[in-house]
Amino acid sequence: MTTKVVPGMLIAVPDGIAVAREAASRLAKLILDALDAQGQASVALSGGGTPGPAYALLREDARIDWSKVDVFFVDERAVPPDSPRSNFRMVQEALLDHVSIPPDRIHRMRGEAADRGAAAREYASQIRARVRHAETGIPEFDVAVYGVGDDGHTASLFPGEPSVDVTDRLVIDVPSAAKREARLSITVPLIEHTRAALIVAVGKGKQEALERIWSTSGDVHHTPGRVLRGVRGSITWVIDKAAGGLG
Ligand SMILES: O=C1O[C@H](COP(=O)(O)O)[C@@H](O)[C@H](O)[C@H]1O
Repeated sequence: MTTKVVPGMLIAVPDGIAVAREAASRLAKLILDALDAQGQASVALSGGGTPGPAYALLREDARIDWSKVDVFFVDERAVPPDSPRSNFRMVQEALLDHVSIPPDRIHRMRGEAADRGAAAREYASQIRARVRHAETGIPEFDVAVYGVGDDGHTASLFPGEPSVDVTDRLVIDVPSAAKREARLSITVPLIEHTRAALIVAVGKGKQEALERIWSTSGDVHHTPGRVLRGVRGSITWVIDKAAGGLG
């Protein structure tokens, strides 16, 4: 029998619309808390389909002074920024185009770069330069939104791939595989150094992956989302009932 322990706080709401509302309101509070405490905030955002509606609601929150927020990305596909598959484009259309954020506060991953290794190194340098470092010497995002793929991936750390073992770099080039394009992704040390992680999941397709992540035993190579268990700061899961297997 597998034992399940959800690390952090679990909020299960009826459906995707409620997830968007709950995630937007919690994200706003986490950003406002960081702004209150430090006068600025670093925020790393995931792409995919799930968090877009929450980002679109977040833009309506007039309390956030975006001129003091640095926005980073958790991962990016090897596509130009105007591609419909670009995580940057999704975040831009849902949020960044609608708030007053200076361009130099938006830190896009250059997924389209011919030399993705160089793009990964440049991105790591940007993070090192702009994000406060923890006592370990590793930068620590104030807030990060993570997603979970149906296959158990998070960021662009995919099952059966060695990217989950990388500890000597903050950002890596993830080579293409059978069913997907190459990516750039932050790595486990950076994920673990998150002060407040908000994890969103919607739909029955996520149920099995969440079960594997929440199980007290399991392998990060099979289920890379298990690395989220190692987040040093707070963890909040905002999911719908279908993802949680609750109806
Ligand atoms: O490919 C990706 O997938 C994950 C999960 O996305 P979802 O739409 O299934 O929730 C996402 O977190 C990541 O940023 C994205 O590149």
